[in-house]
Amino acid sequence: MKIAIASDHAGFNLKAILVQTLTTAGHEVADLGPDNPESVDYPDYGKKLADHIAAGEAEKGIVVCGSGIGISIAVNRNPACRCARVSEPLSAALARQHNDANVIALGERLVGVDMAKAIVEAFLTTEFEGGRHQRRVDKLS
Ligand SMILES: O=C(CO)[C@H](O)[C@H](O)[C@H](O)COP(=O)(O)O
Repeated sequence: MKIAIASDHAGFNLKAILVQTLTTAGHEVADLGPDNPESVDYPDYGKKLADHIAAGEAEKGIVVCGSGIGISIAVNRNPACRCARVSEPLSAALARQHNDANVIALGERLVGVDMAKAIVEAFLTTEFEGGRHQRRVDKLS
């Protein structure tokens, strides 16, 4: 699967770990930065990832900041994106099943590495259920 990933400085370390995990698992990963842990602003990288998704260059996206909050707000300003900030796998699965989320946001300062990997696995392997949920997702746009 084509997956885009981006972070701010506070999500840089978790981003690097997830890039390696996803690449090893055979995914085509576009790392949209940053490429070093110097302080940056999450709206810039949230927008960069959202633009990438909107252009159809990746099917799914993952963003990471300190809490996951700021960067999720930034991504959701693009109508092509439905970004869910999640901190455990059940929410990630529900975000797919009910909301057809195409991006998840993680907080490196709040979620451990093993939990983050489990969240990403749930996000990538759970299908949208459609049906009544499609009507509701359609109303979002
Ligand atoms: O946007 C955030 C909070 O909603 C992110 O957690 C940022 O990563 C955080 O605000 C960065 O804080 P810092 O003190 O500049 O490292």
